[in-house]
Amino acid sequence: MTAPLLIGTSLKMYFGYQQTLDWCRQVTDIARRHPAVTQGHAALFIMPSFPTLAPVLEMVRGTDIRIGAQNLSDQPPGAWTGEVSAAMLAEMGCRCVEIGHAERRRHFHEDETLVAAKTALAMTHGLSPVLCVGEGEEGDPEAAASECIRQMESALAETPHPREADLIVAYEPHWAIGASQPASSEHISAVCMKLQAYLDGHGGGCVIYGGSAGPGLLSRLEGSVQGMFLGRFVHDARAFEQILDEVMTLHAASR
Ligand SMILES: O=C(CO)COP(=O)(O)O
Repeated sequence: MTAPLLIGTSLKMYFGYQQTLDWCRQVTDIARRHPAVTQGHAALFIMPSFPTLAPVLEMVRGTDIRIGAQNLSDQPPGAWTGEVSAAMLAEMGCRCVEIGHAERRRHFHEDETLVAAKTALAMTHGLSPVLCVGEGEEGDPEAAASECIRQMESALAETPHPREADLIVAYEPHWAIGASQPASSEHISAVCMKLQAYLDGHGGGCVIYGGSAGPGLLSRLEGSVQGMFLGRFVHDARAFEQILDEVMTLHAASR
């Protein structure tokens, strides 16, 4: 059987506490009954805000939905006020963690040294990094792929081999995040296929696309990505279900 498509979402800081629980409940209910998930064609991950991690972990118990944090400290437990350690995330049952998102690079000045330290620490705690890479300005896919490969190499520079957790690379062109529409399908496919080829030759991992992604995009990408990293366009959980419907259609077409 081919590997499941990875369908994940970060809720960023959009929702309140109860709203997050309600949304996660809806998506969990969808996952429990949707054939794309129950038949193993889609694997899901959800990254809600820190205070909701514990109740959401409890909520998804008995499913294979991976829960992850949107950030982690690059330091071991200790005197780091306001930070959250990889050790605590792993202890709670988180299985993945977002690292290097464009918003953290831009607004919180996270540089490549920090991204590499966080990536290594996540891995050593068995947390799959959802490592976000992407070019700043819209341009040609060749240049975008080179820049993303450079960012991946830098991010993985501190990570011991073999890796202790699966690597998920989210290709998110900065200019396509928070936009009215995603990058063009041609651009996404060209870049993601290059990044996937790179990972296949460098310890493995899978490449998913994020940046104004929503229903319909996965079908247009014709198998050139391993999944999607979703944002605003699944705030209505029915959109999440539509994407799982697409996974089923793609699976049926590939048989
Ligand atoms: O950054 C993203 C996912 O983390 C994408 O967000 P949007 O889909 O809302 O642009």
